[in-house]
Amino acid sequence: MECFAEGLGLPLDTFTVGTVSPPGCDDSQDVLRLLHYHSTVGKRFGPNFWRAGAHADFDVLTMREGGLEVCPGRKVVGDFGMGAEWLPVEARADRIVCNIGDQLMRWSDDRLKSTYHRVRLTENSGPRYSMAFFNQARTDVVIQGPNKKYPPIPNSVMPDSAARGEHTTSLIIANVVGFAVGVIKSVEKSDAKVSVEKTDGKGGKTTKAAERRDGRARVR
Ligand SMILES: O=C(O)CCC(=O)C(=O)O
Ligand SMILES: [Fe+2]
Repeated sequence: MECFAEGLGLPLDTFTVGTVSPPGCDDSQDVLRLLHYHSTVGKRFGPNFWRAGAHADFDVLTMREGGLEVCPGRKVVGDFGMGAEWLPVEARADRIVCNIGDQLMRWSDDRLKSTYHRVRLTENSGPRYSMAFFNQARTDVVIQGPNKKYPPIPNSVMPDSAARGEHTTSLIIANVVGFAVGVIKSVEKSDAKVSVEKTDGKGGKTTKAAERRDGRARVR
């Protein structure tokens, strides 16, 4: 956390003081989540089922052991990573994967981008176990970047502040509405391709198969 602060030109303890409660102080919002995804053996799913759909975490930094896919460098609001390049991050016992969350993105005036990630649903695979530690801002910490790009977000100090509402709304848009728009766009794109029909040169339609963007042929 100190490296992030140093890189941003902030006091070194900005994120450590901002996220780690001192002894005896009960204002931590950190979460350790133990996840169990059920086995998919013998079950059938459609193409758009995910163990965890594309999203960015709400926190400052998430640490987990891998086994997911990341889409680095995307902005939170936008095309929502649909059709973008996803990179697998393998689970390895000797590595911890750190994902930047939306709070750190805001705290850095958007210089550090929160990481889109998702977990594939692989058919006929056993259960998946994952352990993620979500490092979050303490309840009374004010989140504002060094260049004051956005108004400060107080946590419990002013829970109804407009900035907090605006930030939450933008996250909901990015994670829910943005996702829905992304799905619609992707369906539109694939439908546009699929509806291309070849003719036999005599006015008749012969082929109703079209190449989809993912390379698989679909025949109607
Ligand atoms: O299962 C995982 O490792 C990812 C879960 C996740 O992204 C989340 O809980 O925010
Ligand atoms: Fe996540």
